[in-house]
Amino acid sequence: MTNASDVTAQARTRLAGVIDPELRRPITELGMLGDVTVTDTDEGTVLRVQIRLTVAGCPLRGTIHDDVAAALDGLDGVARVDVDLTVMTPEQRAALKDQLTAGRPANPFGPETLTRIFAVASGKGGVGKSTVTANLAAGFAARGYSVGLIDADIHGFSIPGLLGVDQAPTRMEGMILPPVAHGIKLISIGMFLDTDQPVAWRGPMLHRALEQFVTDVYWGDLDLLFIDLPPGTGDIAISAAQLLPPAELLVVTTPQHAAAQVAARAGQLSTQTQQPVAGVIENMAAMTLPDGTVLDLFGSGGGQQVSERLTEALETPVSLLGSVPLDPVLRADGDAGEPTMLAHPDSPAATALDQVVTALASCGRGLAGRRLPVSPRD
Ligand SMILES: Nc1ncnc2c1ncn2[C@@H]1O[C@H](COP(=O)(O)OP(=O)(O)OP(=O)(O)O)[C@@H](O)[C@H]1O
Repeated sequence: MTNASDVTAQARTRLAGVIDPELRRPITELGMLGDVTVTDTDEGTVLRVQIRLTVAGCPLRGTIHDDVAAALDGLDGVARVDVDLTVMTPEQRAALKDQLTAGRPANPFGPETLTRIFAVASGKGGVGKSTVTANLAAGFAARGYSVGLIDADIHGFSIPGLLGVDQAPTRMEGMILPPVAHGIKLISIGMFLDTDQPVAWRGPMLHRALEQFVTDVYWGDLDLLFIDLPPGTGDIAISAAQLLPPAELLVVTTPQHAAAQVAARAGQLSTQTQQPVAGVIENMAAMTLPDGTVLDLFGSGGGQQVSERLTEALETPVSLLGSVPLDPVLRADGDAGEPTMLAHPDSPAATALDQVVTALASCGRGLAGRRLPVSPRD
């Protein structure tokens, strides 16, 4: 006969290693583990484990079921494991919400935050800002950082597609649980819109939406948060600066001189918002064809030009963090919902993006554009 308390103890130990895919914490810490029973039957010992889902329509119920079953597979003396998915009671849900929000400020990304925040800006659309953002986030996540991403590009929300997410966020007790893809917690304005309708939101609505992403989304403890801003210097960029005061700007440009001038203007937004500029990323730079020919579709030098103009305007060094070549692999992976950093890490684009990740990881928070809190002595 199997010792029931031994089996139960072993099962609990193993279940402590099962991480909830949305909350990114062990299910045993979240009150998701219900009854664990061991019964001797004709076919042998049956272990029955009750798992309480946060909400009935939990989109990840299949994943949770499979993770629990895999964790309990091969337990000594157990002939069969039954995973019984139930739903938390309103009281259990309220207790979980309290546990998750206890001691956290309403805005977890205020001045005191330990999260490093990058707001990714570009002068104009189509320069690859979202592709770069998704890949940088994936690159950091692959290095073990805890990463969040807010897609605030209202008119061109492309991040869910780039990361292969079509799942809606789960709502629990007024909290929004963001889907997780490639290790990135992701929320997009596109997840809350009817995508067939053109978006005609005005500034205050956009501000409110972004505010909700900051305050109502359960982000947990993030090392890094990326925000994909709409192109240009519009309302959202100002709102992002207000809601996420420690954010640093990353400016994406193509090598084209005309694009660089516009990108430099977007970077100078930092003087208005007092955000530092972490650096410039040039995208769609020259690519080398298999026969050795160099194709510089968008010219060259734009990234360097933006870096110099911002260095001059902000009176502090703003470096060119990297130059990402035109690369059909980057485009194809984006269309397939796979960050190239993960799918083709040796491709020319991924190699350049990895250098940007290294540069950002190794430099501390920048001060360019930030007014220092000093007052003249008497
Ligand atoms: N280095 C690159 N090589 C090849 N294709 C690229 C590269 N960077 C981006 N692309 C492609 O260019 C297109 C535009 O990219 P993306 O949507 O990231 O731009 P964006 O600046 O975010 O645009 P918007 O702000 O208008 O949404 C996409 O099809 C993307 O796959």
